Amino acid sequence: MNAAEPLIHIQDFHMRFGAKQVIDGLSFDVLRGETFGFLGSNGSGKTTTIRALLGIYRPTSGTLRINGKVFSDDFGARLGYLPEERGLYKKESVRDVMGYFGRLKGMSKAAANDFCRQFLDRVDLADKAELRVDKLSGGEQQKIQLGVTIMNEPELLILDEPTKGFDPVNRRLLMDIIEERKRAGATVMMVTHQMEEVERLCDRIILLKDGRAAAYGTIDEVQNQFGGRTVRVKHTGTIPPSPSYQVTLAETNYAELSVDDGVDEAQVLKELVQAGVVVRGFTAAKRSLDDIFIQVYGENGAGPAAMSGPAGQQPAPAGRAG
Ligand SMILES: Nc1ncnc2c1ncn2[C@@H]1O[C@H](COP(=O)(O)OP(=O)(O)OP(=O)(O)O)[C@@H](O)[C@H]1O
Repeated sequence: MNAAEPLIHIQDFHMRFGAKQVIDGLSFDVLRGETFGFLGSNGSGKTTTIRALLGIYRPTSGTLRINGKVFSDDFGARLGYLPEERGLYKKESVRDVMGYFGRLKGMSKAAANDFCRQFLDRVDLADKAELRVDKLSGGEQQKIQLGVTIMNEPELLILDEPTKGFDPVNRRLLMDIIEERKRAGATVMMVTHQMEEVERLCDRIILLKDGRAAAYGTIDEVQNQFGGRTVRVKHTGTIPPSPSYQVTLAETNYAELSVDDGVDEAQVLKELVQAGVVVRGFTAAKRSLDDIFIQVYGENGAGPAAMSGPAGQQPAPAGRAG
């Protein structure tokens, strides 16, 4: 297999359940060594796509390949899959469960034990190694499941909402662990609804809408595609409505405004000051992914250039790949 070939290749994928067309001509690639964000609103078909890619669902039509082939067991040991539905053997101890999966993934007993010790230490569960899995909290069980997913250092990680249900401290810890795998050369395809994770980890993204790509490319490319900028304002006083901007986030003393391409940020600042707002901080940046997500999926949402078909739009590999 040519190393320049994408590790995952999906072309003109359709999936129907009865009369319901969930995926309608979806095409995208995941390149070797990149972290790819698979994004979309609830029910847009992300898990369905992953299941079809891994042979759990049979696609209605289309091409779905990993490393140039339909997924089969011979790639199994090189894949770490964290499914949306979590599940471990709950009546066994944490150490036994991790040891069992380690052997299943072809690790020696010593290597699995070493990993287990180091990982539990890292995720602050060292004192729970002998506990039955069902005595752990939901978040703690999820940590173990992520550990099991990465324990044999697979070259491809497919993670379906890996940080779902975690508090901010543990979410950051899990992102650190995923980022380490990425730095070690793993290809990561992850589903997440957390845009801060996407901005931190992902080289390229796809936004799935109506069964196809509403946006696809590097984060910069997607931001450029949607245009506009976000202005972040630290302030005292009330931000008034204005045709120059839309308030997309309003908290006490902090707001984010979405500014159209034709409007100058200095004009926005002037308007705020004239309206009596005390501005203590003012920064302009490209439109946030949160904002883009809301535009695509919000009421009447539609991207500026919703991609009409599978062809063409295959951006060059992202420069930020780690
Ligand atoms: N086996 C199935 N039979 C019938 N419909 C299904 C089946 N699997 C998924 N669907 C439907 O396909 C649609 C997409 O579901 P899917 O779980 O792929 O969405 P998702 O993007 O992963 O959503 P979420 O972000 O909420 O996890 C949903 O409407 C779901 O009801």
